[in-house]
Amino acid sequence: MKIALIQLNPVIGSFAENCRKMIEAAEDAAARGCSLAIFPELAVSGYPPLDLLERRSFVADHQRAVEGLIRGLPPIGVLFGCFEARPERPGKPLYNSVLLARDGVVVHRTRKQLLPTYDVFDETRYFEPGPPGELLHFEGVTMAVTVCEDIWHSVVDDYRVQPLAALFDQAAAAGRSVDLIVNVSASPFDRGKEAVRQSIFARLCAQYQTPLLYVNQVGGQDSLLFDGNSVAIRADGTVGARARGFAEDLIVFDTDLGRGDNHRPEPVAEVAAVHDALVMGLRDYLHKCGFAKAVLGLSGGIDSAVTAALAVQALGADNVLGVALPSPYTSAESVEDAAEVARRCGCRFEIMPISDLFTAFKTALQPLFGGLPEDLAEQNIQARIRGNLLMALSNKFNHLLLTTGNKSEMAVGYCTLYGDMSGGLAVIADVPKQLVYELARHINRNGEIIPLRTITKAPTAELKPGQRDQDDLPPYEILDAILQLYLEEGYGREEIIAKGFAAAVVDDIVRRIRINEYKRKQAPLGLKVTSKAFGFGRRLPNVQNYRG
Ligand SMILES: Nc1ncnc2c1ncn2[C@@H]1O[C@H](COP(=O)(O)OP(=O)(O)OC[C@H]2O[C@@H]([n+]3cccc(C(=O)O)c3)[C@H](O)[C@@H]2O)[C@@H](O)[C@H]1O
Ligand SMILES: Nc1ncnc2c1ncn2[C@@H]1O[C@H](COP(=O)(O)OP(=O)(O)OP(=O)(O)O)[C@@H](O)[C@H]1O
Ligand SMILES: NC(=O)CC[C@H](N)C(=O)O
Repeated sequence: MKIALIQLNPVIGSFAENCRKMIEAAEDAAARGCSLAIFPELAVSGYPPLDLLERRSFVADHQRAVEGLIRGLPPIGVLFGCFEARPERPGKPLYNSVLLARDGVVVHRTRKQLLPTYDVFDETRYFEPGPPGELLHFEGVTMAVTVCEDIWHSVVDDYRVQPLAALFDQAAAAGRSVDLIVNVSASPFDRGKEAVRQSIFARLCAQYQTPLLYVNQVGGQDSLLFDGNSVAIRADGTVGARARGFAEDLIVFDTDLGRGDNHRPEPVAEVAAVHDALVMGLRDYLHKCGFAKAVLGLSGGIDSAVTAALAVQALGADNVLGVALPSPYTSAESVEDAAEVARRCGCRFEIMPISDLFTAFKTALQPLFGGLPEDLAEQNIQARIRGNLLMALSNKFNHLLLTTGNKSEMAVGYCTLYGDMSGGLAVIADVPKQLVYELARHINRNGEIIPLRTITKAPTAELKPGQRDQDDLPPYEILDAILQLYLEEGYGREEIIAKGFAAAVVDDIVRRIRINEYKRKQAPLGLKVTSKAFGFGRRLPNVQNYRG
């Protein structure tokens, strides 16, 4: 049997458009001789709809869309994710389901049993866990259908519910075998995710000696970046067909031949995947919000240069405006470097000096500041003047302001509220500084887009004479290593010190992370590319005094 694995990029709540694309893709699949087309989890609404699921009108409109979709599909089997009302009480009012539609009728349903409620996932807020599933028999093929998280724990022996194992037990009890494992997913990217998925697929195939079809959503949904990368794995664990990453795609897998389309034959390096994820996330965020153009401050430094290059990739060079805003402390080299970044990226470029405004601010404040020495207050005024001017450009020309802070700075609060934190989307807010450099080298792989001087010079905020990041922060290799252990891997102060880091440095970083929670709560949304990002997958009190 030929089966189409179809990864689409839905807009959450655009039921009509999402269904139109599903019908067109299913027609393509039928034209290519497929008997079955499979779409991702919650394909009709897009994933994750979050509290829209609590709106009665959203649920009713979605139900009408599902009914229209089923009527409009071509005469092949179509397996797709959608939610379903659950009238029984007590319990949550919805199931996260997968339906098989055929000739205008739903002939099978599977409900998600394991509802992820950790990190960025919050499914038990809306959904009731489904009852044990039934095997799906379709045109002589027996399938064990699961929904995303349902297979993530089936390799852990002591997990209380094992949806896949239960389906295999059911098959054994009926004296038949399972021909295919199907997993319908909306699984967001992070830089380690593909390896985790591969190990799950490998163990499942080894355990059950059964091929596995994995169909994943693609596209940016706020901070979550769904990579697609849908795949058909043979029983021996080798790849039979593979879709592209970070783009809509349709691949056909022939279960009899054990092979199909391979749209991504080469492995993709981690930095390339992060790059593609950010480009997709930036593009989708702006376009889905109705913006075509972006503006950003170009300092001549690495963060704004990488952000500009990503924006040009995502939106096209004509749709990106870089602005240099030199203050009295900005070196001539910085302005040259900013101009060079714009020239090499091909984006529009303007220079707006801020020295007069800076003087005007200081003059206005002079009666209150009196003879107090210049300090952080004056430094931050420069960042805020820039933020203000950039927001004025954003308002006047309908450009979204891109915020350029990286994860290392966001972690320790090395950024100014209402200053360089201004903006609508923080493109590299989840990219540690070391990875920003790797991205710059990746962007330059076929030629110098980011000027070499921007990559090699010491990072500086240039808010006071001679300022360098390294005077205020530990070296980025050390900062990033500690942040990785503390934020992503969950190690505490003692454990990090035991790994050989100086206690004073660890304490300082842990303290800075703690006292800057308030700042991150006010930061623009960032694109998630690591296993633990700031934002709604990491919820900490602003006021807390735990020092471990
Ligand atoms: N817990 C809390 N809850 C709510 N608000 C809190 C707070 N603690 C302080 N605040 C308030 O927050 C404000 C202090 O924050 P803020 O005004 O941002 O200023 P602050 O964090 O004190 O200073 C900004 C830092 O970022 C550095 N910087 C700035 C710009 C660019 C770069 C770069 O290289 O990219 C680095 C700069 O050198 C300096 O070290 C004050 O108004 C304070 O009262
Ligand atoms: N002279 C400037 N002209 C335009 N924008 C600036 C200027 N200085 C700072 N910015 C903006 O503020 C952000 C904060 O940059 P800053 O130079 O303070 O440190 P940074 O975090 O090392 O960033 P970068 O590597 O881009 O310089 C910059 O990325 C840029 O968007
Ligand atoms: N939609 C889901 O169930 C996602 C959870 C899953 N563990 C993932 O990230 O892939």
